[in-house]
Amino acid sequence: MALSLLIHCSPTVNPLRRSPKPTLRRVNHRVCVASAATPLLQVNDLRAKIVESNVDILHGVNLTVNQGEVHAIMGKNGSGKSTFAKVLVGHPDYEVTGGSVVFKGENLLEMEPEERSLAGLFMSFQSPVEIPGVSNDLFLAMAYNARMKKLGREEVGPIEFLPYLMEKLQLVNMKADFLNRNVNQGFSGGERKRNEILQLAVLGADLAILDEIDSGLDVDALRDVANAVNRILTPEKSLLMITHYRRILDLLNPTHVHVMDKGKIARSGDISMVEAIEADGYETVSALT
Ligand SMILES: Nc1ncnc2c1ncn2[C@@H]1O[C@H](COP(=O)(O)OP(=O)(O)OP(=O)(O)O)[C@@H](O)[C@H]1O
Repeated sequence: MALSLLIHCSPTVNPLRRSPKPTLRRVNHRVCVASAATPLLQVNDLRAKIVESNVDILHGVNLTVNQGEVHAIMGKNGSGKSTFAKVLVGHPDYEVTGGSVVFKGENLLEMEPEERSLAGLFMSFQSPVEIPGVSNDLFLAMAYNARMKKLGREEVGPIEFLPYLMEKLQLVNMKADFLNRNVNQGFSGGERKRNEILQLAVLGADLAILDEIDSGLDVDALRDVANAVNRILTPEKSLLMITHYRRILDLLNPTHVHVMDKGKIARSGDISMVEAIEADGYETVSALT
């Protein structure tokens, strides 16, 4: 994975934008600071194709995510969920052919992947890649310091970084041995997923996109990962997760659930929609649209 996709820094400040007065609201036991005026992410009629084959995959996705909300996207295999997530972070395999995406008031589609990350987007991929020859701790330190540099702050040395890193390691319930190993090399599927959450904990994000973070996790690992995500989430942070399973939804309490079908969000609702999906499958839910 390109380092640039992982580097993230705090929100860039647009002096031309007046910040709306925040209001407090409660979402699934979490008190959220909500901006009534500006959604965190506003996706309108987003269309995209695969660059190599020219095949259209996204056929007009609409989605609004506000600060502090937890959104889950479900849907049949091949319905376009991962493509949507990858288009949001600027994956080079896809070309946007229509629509708009506004993130924190800025045109996300005009930003390079690194800028999206710096603007506060983080994505954990369905299949996190290995980075041979780069140890996990070095990688995290480099990514963290790149963020500091972009923020105009002083970079931190190993003595300062290590306690910060150990605290995050504890949050994810990972053993310190993983820090000396090359990024994801030889990691089991579950260890890779945990490592993604460690990266999120170290780098932070205003909107974290987790693509099937629950796949391949045993019950204990799933609980650890969900607990870590819950601790990372603050009232200002938002989460967009892609999943096929209810277990993680019960742990992360989504405020919104969406079903994607044929490259569009076909239906949106709350957690109760998951019961209908589990009982009757996606056909029934799609038929309601
Ligand atoms: N880079 C690519 N090259 C070729 N086909 C692709 C590429 N990316 C996506 N596709 C195709 O686009 C469709 C949507 O894929 P996507 O991975 O977005 O689905 P998904 O909803 O995430 O599926 P799943 O639930 O199985 O993970 C699939 O038919 C897939 O084969």
